[in-house]
Amino acid sequence: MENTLGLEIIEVVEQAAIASAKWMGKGEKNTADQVAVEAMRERMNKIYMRGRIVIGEGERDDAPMLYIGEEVGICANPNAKDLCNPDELVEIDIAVDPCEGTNLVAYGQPGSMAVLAISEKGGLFAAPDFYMKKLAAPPAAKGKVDINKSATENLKILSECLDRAIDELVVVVMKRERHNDLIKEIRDAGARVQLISDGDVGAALSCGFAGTNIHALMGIGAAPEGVISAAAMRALGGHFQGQLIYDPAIVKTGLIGESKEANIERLNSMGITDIDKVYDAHELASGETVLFAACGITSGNLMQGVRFFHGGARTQSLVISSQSKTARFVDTIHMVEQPKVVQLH
Ligand SMILES: O=C(COP(=O)(O)O)[C@@H](O)[C@H](O)[C@H](O)[C@H](O)COP(=O)(O)O
Ligand SMILES: [Mn+2]
Ligand SMILES: [Mn+2]
Repeated sequence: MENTLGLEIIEVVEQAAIASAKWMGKGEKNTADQVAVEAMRERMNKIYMRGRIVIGEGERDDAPMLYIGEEVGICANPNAKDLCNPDELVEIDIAVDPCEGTNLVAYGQPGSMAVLAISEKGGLFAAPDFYMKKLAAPPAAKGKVDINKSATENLKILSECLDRAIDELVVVVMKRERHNDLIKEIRDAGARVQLISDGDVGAALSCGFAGTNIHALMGIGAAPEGVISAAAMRALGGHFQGQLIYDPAIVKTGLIGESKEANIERLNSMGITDIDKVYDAHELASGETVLFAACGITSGNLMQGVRFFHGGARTQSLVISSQSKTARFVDTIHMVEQPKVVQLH
């Protein structure tokens, strides 16, 4: 699956990031999101593949593009047999977040990125538009930390696995009211907390690489982003666990339906009966081959954001493959018009 697809998907996330970055700092999150969706879809539809979106835009709001179930790629066309070779006709599943951190883009804050994950058909958990409790940690702590344990216990385990004192650990937590107790517990245990307003995919990803000074992600974010994070950590060998959250009283936002009972019914109707199951990265991204790609929109821990110059732009992307066991950082200069100069820095 990987061969040329690995290269093509770099351009998919690059195009989404460039489109969105044009709206950086303009205070218009919906536009920053919409242009990323359009650019991602347009580039995706030029690839010789037969893709199906399993995680996409707005499960509930009838999104017109990159909606769940949409077929993408040249080989999804009815006459695909005349256009594509047998390899390209194999169905693949795709999870996308063309603009992860729309607020971050709109307000010119760090850490936004265009992201996607790809696997064989059935290889990515089709997470409902619910919340997810998440625990991400570096490869050295894989299978040792546990979302069922308290933050205090996990920090002790992390400290042993990473050979660091607890006060040398940094945990990323989303700044939300629901996390007040968690934040207090982490601080009381002696670790330091990095609060983020948005963008927990980037935070999970940062745990996978030593040198980012991020050692764990704890707390509750969105479930679709959880699957994308799991795909990255699966391909990278880091730790990721997720548990669906269906009780509105826990998240305190009311974004997941009126009542716990109605949410349970909705989960059951989607075939999810073990509603409290803890999923690990291999269950959320279970395919034999998992590919993850991201391109910075605004600069973050791992990638610089899009930098425009007259006639072009420069991007930094990351592609992680479970097949070739590579995490490839790609630095690209895009010559959109005939630039007067090809800007290096
Ligand atoms: O920050 C996020 C927003 O994603 P997007 O809408 O694509 O810009 C995600 O990283 C979070 O995982 C998640 O969507 C968020 O925690 C759920 O929203 P909230 O109710 O504000 O916590
Ligand atoms: Mn997102
Ligand atoms: Mn998004």
